[in-house]
Parts: sequence; C-alpha cells; structure tokens
Amino acid sequence: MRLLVTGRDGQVAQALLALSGSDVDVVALGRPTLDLTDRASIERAIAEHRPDVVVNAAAYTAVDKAESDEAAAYAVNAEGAGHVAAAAAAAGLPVVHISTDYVFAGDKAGPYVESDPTGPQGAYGRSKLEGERLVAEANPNHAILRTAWVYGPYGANFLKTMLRLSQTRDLLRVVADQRGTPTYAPDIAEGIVAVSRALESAPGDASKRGVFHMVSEGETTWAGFAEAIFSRLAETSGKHVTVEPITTADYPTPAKRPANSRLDTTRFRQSFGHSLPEWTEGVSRCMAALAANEAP
Ligand SMILES: NC(=O)C1=CN([C@@H]2O[C@H](COP(=O)(O)OP(=O)(O)OC[C@H]3O[C@@H](n4cnc5c(N)ncnc54)[C@H](OP(=O)(O)O)[C@@H]3O)[C@@H](O)[C@H]2O)C=CC1
Ligand SMILES: Cc1cn([C@H]2C[C@H](O)[C@@H](COP(=O)(O)OP(=O)(O)O[C@H]3O[C@@H](C)C(=O)[C@@H](O)[C@H]3O)O2)c(=O)[nH]c1=O
Repeated sequence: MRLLVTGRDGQVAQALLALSGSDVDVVALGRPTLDLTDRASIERAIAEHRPDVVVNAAAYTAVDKAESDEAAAYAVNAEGAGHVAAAAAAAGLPVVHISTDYVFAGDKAGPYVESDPTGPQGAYGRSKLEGERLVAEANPNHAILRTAWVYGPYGANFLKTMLRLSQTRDLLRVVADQRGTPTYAPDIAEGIVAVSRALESAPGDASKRGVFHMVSEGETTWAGFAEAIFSRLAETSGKHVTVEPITTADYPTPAKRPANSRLDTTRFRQSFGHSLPEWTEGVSRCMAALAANEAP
C-alpha cells in the first residue's frame, strides 16, 4: 500500500515516513512541491506517485497566531483540506484527514463523542472544523481522525517546549484546568496506517467512513503532562524541575483553549480493531528517542 502524505516536515508526516518500508510505502511531500492552497500541485503529486490512499497531515497549526491570521489558517485548514479531498476523489482514492479536539467548546462534562455538537473557541478550531466539512463534502470516501495534544521527536510541540524551558528554569507554571490526552505522533502514524488499510480493503464499508476520535488512552492536564515529562527527565539526567499548577486565567493567550479536550475513542477502536497505547508510554518513548538523538 502506498500513502501520499501532505506536509513532509510535520510531526505526523515525519512519523509516517519513519514507518515506510516493505509493508507500507510512504511518500511525503511539502511546499513548494505540494501546496494545499494550490489544488493543481496536489493533482500532479497524485498523478506522479499513484498512491492507494491520500493522507492530509499538513495544516496551519499555530493556534495563537491564527487569531490574527485567520485567512491564512482558513486557506490551508479549510479550503486546502477540501482541495486534498477533491483531488483524491477525482483520482478515485480515499482520503484520511487529521483534525483536532479544538473543534469542541470544551464545556461538556465527559469525553466528547463524534456526534457531539462542535463549538470551536478560536480561529484555528474554526478553520479545522470547516476543513472537516469541506473534506466530507468533496469526498465521501473519507476518514476524518480527530486527535489531540500531539507531540513527538520531530517538529515543535509542548514536550519539546518544556524541555527547552527546563534548560534555564527550575520552576514552570503550567495550566492544570484543561484536560485532554497527549498523543504520541508515532502512535498516530500507526493508527493512520491501520485506517488506510481498512479504507483500501473495505471500499463500501460505511462503518469505516466518517469522523473518528483517535487519541492515546488515559487523560491528564497540561500540568500533568509536564510533570510526567519532568519525572522522566529527573530519572535520566538528575535534573529537577517543579511544575506549579495554575489556572487558564493565570496564563493568558490570544486563543482560548477548550477546558475539556477529552475524546471518546470507542467508535475508532470498534471500527478499526486498533487502539493507541496509554499516553504515559508515549512520553517515555519520546524522551528515550530524544535522548538517543533520533531526531533534531
Ligand atoms: N500539533 C498538535 O498538537 C495537533 C495537530 N492536529 C492536526 O494533526 C495534523 C498534523 O499536525 P502536526 O504534524 O502536529 O503539524 P506540524 O505543525 O508539525 O506540521 C504541519 C506541516 O504542514 C505543512 N504545511 C502548512 N501549510 C501548508 C501548505 N499550504 N501546503 C503544504 N504543507 C503545508 C507545514 O509545512 P511548512 O514547514 O512548510 O510550514 C508543516 O510541515 C494537522 O492536521 C493538525 O491540525 C490535531 C490535534 C493536535
Ligand atoms: C509553554 C506553556 C504553555 N502553557 C499552556 C498554554 C496552553 O493552555 C497549553 C498548551 O500550550 P501550547 O501552546 O503548547 O499548545 P497548543 O498550541 O494549544 O496545542 C494545540 O495545538 C493544536 C495544533 C491542536 O490541535 C491541539 O490539540 C493542541 O495540541 O499549555 C502553560 O500553562 N505554561 C507554559 O509554560
């Protein structure tokens, strides 16, 4: 099976590339070769590489910047995602599209299921929600995978920000009233491959089409995530960093984040017979990969 992945240098795209081997062939293309705002560039890539499934892992992910740059976020996350899905549809191919917990308002008491009403709190979430709509409209043969709090050895993410800040600080203030599930990019990549195989091998199966929540097992807060990172750092390097739990109000940001980002993964697990490991396992694996210098 060959996957054409948009966004070559992203966290998820890099994790997919790392899986490329005899079983799955991954071609990942980014700008300028493949630009989501240029549908013809996507069509050219499909014609040249002849994939079995197209995976849209490219996105405008600067959550705060999107507040003052909504048109740019919309061009990539909404219209661009629609272009990817339409180009795949024109070639008769399924599309796997990655979306986010930030499509929800975050005011539900329990974990969100796929059919819950959406209510994005910021420009990034709005653009991603519109992307979901345009993908579904352009290509019925789609799986939209909502994930959350992505981190990994490649690219920019919260775990790497914590490690960077710990080089100069012994105490970090981190919000403890936003709940969700950190999800390790290599586990997301495994999930995408499982979904892609299902789309390819079960062409008309509606149970494997639509929106799915795909995050690691378990849940925590950003402060809990930071504590897990620093407890492993202490084990491996002896460096101690204290996490001071604070409220969202204590950490003002341009974009409002959902207080509850928890996603119920039942539909994903039942439809694909696949689940992602506990979030704490990913933290250990990521720290080990970084310590072994497996990624920049
Ligand atoms: N990061 C997270 O915490 C979460 C991410 N997601 C979603 O998961 C997916 C993957 O995210 P992640 O791997 O973290 O993303 P990254 O921010 O690591 O990478 C995004 C990639 O998209 C590329 N890109 C941006 N604009 C375009 C464009 N116009 N054409 C082609 N490529 C473009 C960027 O390329 P360049 O280097 O050129 O800018 C970059 O390589 C996205 O859909 C995201 O919305 C969902 C939940 C959480
Ligand atoms: C760096 C830092 C952040 N925070 C808070 C701010 C925020 O509420 C939370 C996370 O901050 P970040 O800006 O790193 O993460 P953020 O960019 O909000 O992450 C989001 O990215 C997009 C792409 C998604 O789709 C989401 O699932 C989610 O992963 O942690 C602290 O409390 N203290 C700190 O020192």
